[in-house]
Amino acid sequence: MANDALQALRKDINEIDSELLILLTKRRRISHSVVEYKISNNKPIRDEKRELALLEKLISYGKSLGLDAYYVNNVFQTIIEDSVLHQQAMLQQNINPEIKGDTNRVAYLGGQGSYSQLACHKYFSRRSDQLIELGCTSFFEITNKVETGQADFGLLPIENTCSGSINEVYDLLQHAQVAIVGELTQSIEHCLIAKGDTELKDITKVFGHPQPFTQCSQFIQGLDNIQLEYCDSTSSAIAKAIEVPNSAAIASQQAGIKAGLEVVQSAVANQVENHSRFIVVARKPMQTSKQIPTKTTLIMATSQNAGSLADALIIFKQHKINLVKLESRPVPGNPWEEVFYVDLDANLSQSNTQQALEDLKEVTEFVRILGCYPSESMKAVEVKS
Ligand SMILES: O=C(O)C(=O)C[C@]1(C(=O)O)C=C[C@@H](O)C=C1
Repeated sequence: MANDALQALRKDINEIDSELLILLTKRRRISHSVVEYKISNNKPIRDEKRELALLEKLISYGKSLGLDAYYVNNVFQTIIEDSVLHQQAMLQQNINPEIKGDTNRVAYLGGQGSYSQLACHKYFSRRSDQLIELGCTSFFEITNKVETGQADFGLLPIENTCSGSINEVYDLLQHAQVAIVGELTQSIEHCLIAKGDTELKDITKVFGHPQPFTQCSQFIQGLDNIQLEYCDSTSSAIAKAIEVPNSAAIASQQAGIKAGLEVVQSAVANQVENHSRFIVVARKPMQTSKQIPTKTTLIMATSQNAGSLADALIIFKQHKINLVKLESRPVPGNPWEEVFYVDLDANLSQSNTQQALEDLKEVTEFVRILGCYPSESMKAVEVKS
């Protein structure tokens, strides 16, 4: 095929892609109008029956056009998820009018190209306010900026599907005067990136944040004679890889390309499916509508007596509350004492949650609510093919 013909076909593809984007924007606008109806009529945001009917219809129509069911399902699950998360954000802004300013100052780890920046853009793109980014060099700086009012929100990674819980963040939450007001998951695709034409055999040094190093431990162990250097964020690892000859960084492809670097090796994480869950914190707690799935996170300490943790946990069962995560961390200065972090599928405005918390106080040494916030775990509706 002549080059001209290829260019002409690519022009056609570009035009179709632009049309798709315009249609997606139109669809999102309609979804925004739907939420206004749901707010006025007190309807739940998610309507799984409608989603199922829509997906079945689209899959069947797609089949008639020669499109694979799996492909159509994936594309539309993503579109519907975006629609639901936008609607949730609008609903939250509606019931918490105090957070509806002109700007959102958001503190996160790193700068240009950090995974936290990607997560920040993803989460705050659902809000109409202008985003002001405050890149930080530590998790402590993030909570401190929120506590002192220099930032409206802070974004903290709390767990990763490869490396587990991020203890430093859990420990910070023990004392930070912040409330959890949101969560989001961000897929993480680690690559080894370096300046153009660098080959793996030329690399003598790899820069990275400790978390990505843990998540890519198997790849790193397979590298001979390479020195690892820890950085306070992925964006500083990228800056180092630009500055130091024969070096590379562990970062996302997106971040590497933005910084003018190239991918030496992609998919270097221990597991192909690698996701991080982030929490969004603010100075004051927010209300979460009953129209959306909600999580409540609390911290508690039980006595050192046999069965005291079991006594606390049974309360959630008695009140029919699903416990989604339990994490324990040592209490600084009190060897062998632990505090427990509990994530519940629960809304603080529901009477069974309030009663459970009252009962919990009776059997624990202390309980503190860290936040009640919209849950982002959107279970996709199951379409039978
Ligand atoms: O139809 C609705 O109720 C919508 O809010 C729209 C929509 C969608 O984007 O298609 C979004 C959320 C619901 O779970 C179902 C469908």
